[in-house]
Amino acid sequence: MTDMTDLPTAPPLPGGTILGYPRIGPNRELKRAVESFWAGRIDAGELESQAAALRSRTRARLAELGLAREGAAIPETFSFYDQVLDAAVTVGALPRRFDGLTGLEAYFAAARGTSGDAGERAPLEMTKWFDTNYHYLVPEIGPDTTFALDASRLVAQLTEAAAEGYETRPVVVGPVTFLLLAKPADDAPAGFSPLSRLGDLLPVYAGLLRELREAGATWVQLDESGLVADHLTDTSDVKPEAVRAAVTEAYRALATELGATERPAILLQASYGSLGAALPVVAATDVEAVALDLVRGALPTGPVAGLESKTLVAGVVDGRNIWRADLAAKLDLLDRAQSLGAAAVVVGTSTSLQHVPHDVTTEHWDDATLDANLHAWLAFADQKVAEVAVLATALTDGRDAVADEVRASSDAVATRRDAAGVRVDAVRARTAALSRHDFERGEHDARVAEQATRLALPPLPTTTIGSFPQTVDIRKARAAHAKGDLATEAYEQAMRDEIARVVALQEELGLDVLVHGEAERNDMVQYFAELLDGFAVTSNGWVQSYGSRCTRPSILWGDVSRPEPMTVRWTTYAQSLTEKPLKGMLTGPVTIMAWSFVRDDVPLAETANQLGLALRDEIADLEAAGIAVVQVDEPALRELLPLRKADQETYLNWSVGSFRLATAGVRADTQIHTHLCYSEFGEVIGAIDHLDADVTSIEAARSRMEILPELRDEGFGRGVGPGVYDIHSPRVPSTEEVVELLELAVKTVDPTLLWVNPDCGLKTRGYAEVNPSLEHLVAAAREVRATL
Ligand SMILES: CN1c2c(nc(N)[nH]c2=O)NC[C@@H]1CNc1ccc(C(=O)N[C@@H](CCC(=O)N[C@@H](CCC(=O)N[C@@H](CCC(=O)O)C(=O)O)C(=O)O)C(=O)O)cc1
Ligand SMILES: N[C@@H](CCS)C(=O)O
Ligand SMILES: [Zn+2]
Repeated sequence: MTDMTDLPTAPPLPGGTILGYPRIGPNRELKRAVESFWAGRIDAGELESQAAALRSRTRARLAELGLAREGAAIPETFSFYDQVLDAAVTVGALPRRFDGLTGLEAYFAAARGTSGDAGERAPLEMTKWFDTNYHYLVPEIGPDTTFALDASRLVAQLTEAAAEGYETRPVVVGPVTFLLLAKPADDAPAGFSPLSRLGDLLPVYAGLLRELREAGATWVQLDESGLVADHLTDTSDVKPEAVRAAVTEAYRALATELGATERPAILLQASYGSLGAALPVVAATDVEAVALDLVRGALPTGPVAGLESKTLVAGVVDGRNIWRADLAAKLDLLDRAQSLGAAAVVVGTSTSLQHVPHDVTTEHWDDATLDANLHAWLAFADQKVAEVAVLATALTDGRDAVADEVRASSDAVATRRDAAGVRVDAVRARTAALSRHDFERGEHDARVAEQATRLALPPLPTTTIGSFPQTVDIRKARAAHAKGDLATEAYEQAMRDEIARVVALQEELGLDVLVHGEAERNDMVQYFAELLDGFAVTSNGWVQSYGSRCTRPSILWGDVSRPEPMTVRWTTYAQSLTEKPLKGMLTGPVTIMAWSFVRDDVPLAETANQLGLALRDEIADLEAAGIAVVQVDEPALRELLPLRKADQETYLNWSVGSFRLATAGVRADTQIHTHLCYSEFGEVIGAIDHLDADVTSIEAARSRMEILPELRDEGFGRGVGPGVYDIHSPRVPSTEEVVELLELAVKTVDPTLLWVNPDCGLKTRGYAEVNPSLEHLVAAAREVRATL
């Protein structure tokens, strides 16, 4: 064992660093490797070697872009699936049901569950990471959870980097945030808070820091972003004072009691917002550096006691968006950051760069007029690393040393401001002319009566959420069409054939309100972005959404309008094949914004209204074409809810307003549905009610209808379809299971309001699971219907 007193003390962090980097690979190499491993096409050794090669290319790329090879400027943020799962494995806190599994087998079992011969094990729950479209796996912590250190992966990566000549910085979710993000294990007593286990967890983190130090780490980054979110730090189970006390306790154990020679220097990261009242507490600890988000978070005013002995990593380069930085403005912000009184200021990103694609230079936009401009306006991860390096040079060598780069960035900002399409007078005139009346539908009871007459549905009507499986054939046809190998007419015929199959299947299954199945959509946001003015889409701008799943967030750069109808021909074709009502299917304004990179030069509320108007026109066209039911999906309504309570009312006003603007133009006998998933919605029931939709479908199966008592207690008097089929799992629910959930539902809410549907769309599932599951869903609805 190394005598740790012989190790050199931590060097200062170099002038620029990033808090994390995309790990999926510039061409989604990790996605392909992991999915090949799951499919049995490659073994664990091959997966490990492909992952190591990707890490190696990442380090080389970061050095090439200007991060120092020494001084721990380069973070190690590789993950096979998720950083919170990585932390759970590192501290040995996987739930008991994964006992007996080891290594990658245990890791992927926790991420995806197991079934059949491998044994029935539910995966960890997945939920949104702060207010982003990234999903993490939720640790389950109870009074009896045991913790045991496994630092092997972090140590191996450090050693791997050292062998290549890099001194890198391991990154781990910090102990307080790990417990704040966890949920109480199923067998925990009521009122149990995972944070109460901090005292047992800290020795494991202390052991981790010792091992990392022994393995040569000079710095470690502990992600304590949990401290910026009120929904984690001010809940019925946890109070803000308790969280602040936990920070003091944790960093007394890790920073004060572990001497500087026993551990790496600690960089405490707080991304996604302001630390607020936790800032003085963090500053009073003995960590060596603090990373603040100065994009979403405000710059604290005046000196902060305790920072005088610390390095401040000033997060001035936006890790959440893709706009090229205005370097002059960033330099001004860095100047102001000096006033906080830190011992040193280092340039950083506001968050990990995991939320942005790899490299804008690999993009080739079709639209020649936009192409050159857009390239110049954008910075993906690699361009952001270069921005950090330029700003760091300015800090050390003065602004003159980077005058050319600053001028180029100012020019880009100016061309973006003045470019055609960024401000369209006709669009602005329409939003400026909106009045209260445009956001109001007619009286609710009258609507219910007219819709009942027009639709003539049975009690407990059955429906699905919209998408049917995106089969390999569908994706292949779309890829061939994009490459020019399949003519547009042939591609569209293939999609019509798929729609006809899906409609026939639903008739056979006996569903009451049908859908067209969304075969023609590559993604529920990108599809609309491709058809609306004001957006650009990328060909390779992939961002990890969860595990191996990725999306290509669209780029909303200008004023939004709808040149022509977007869904009408597909929907009316589907409706022409059936006598049953067929739901038109649209993505709502908030979700389109949440899952795109939005412009930062107009208020979000203006963009939301522009989208609301485009969708309003689409709904008018669907209605005129005879469509009687239209669903406007808003799964991201909760996701964009600001992390601080003080900011929530303003958000809810414009977000709910944009949905109402989209939907309020319809006739009383046109039924508006909405759909929500991927979050817990208890906090926003009032807002869901204000959407004024006629029917709301909502994820509920995995939580066994947890939302229904809350809806009842809030007096929710609208149609509601609590999900009865958990589509995130390959499991086929039995008729009895669905009956059980429905019986629970009819006991909790007025049965005349109830609809029967899955939790969400079926696009990620296969027909082998979907067919029997929907059969059981329809059978269960009929059975319970007979008892009413
Ligand atoms: C509902 N969800 C969504 C979120 N955000 C979105 N923007 N969209 C969503 O649907 N956030 C919350 C959740 C997150 N859930 C998911 C679920 C599933 C995926 C997913 O499956 N992603 C796919 C990519 C989907 C896509 O864009 N498909 C395109 C392109 C397909 C492709 O990769 N083509 C290949 C070639 C095709 C072939 O030969 O097989 C290629 O380009 O190399 C399409 O269908 O046209 C994924 O693969 O990760 C994401 C989020
Ligand atoms: N209509 C969409 C909603 C997903 S949240 C679907 O069914 O996939
Ligand atoms: Zn959904």
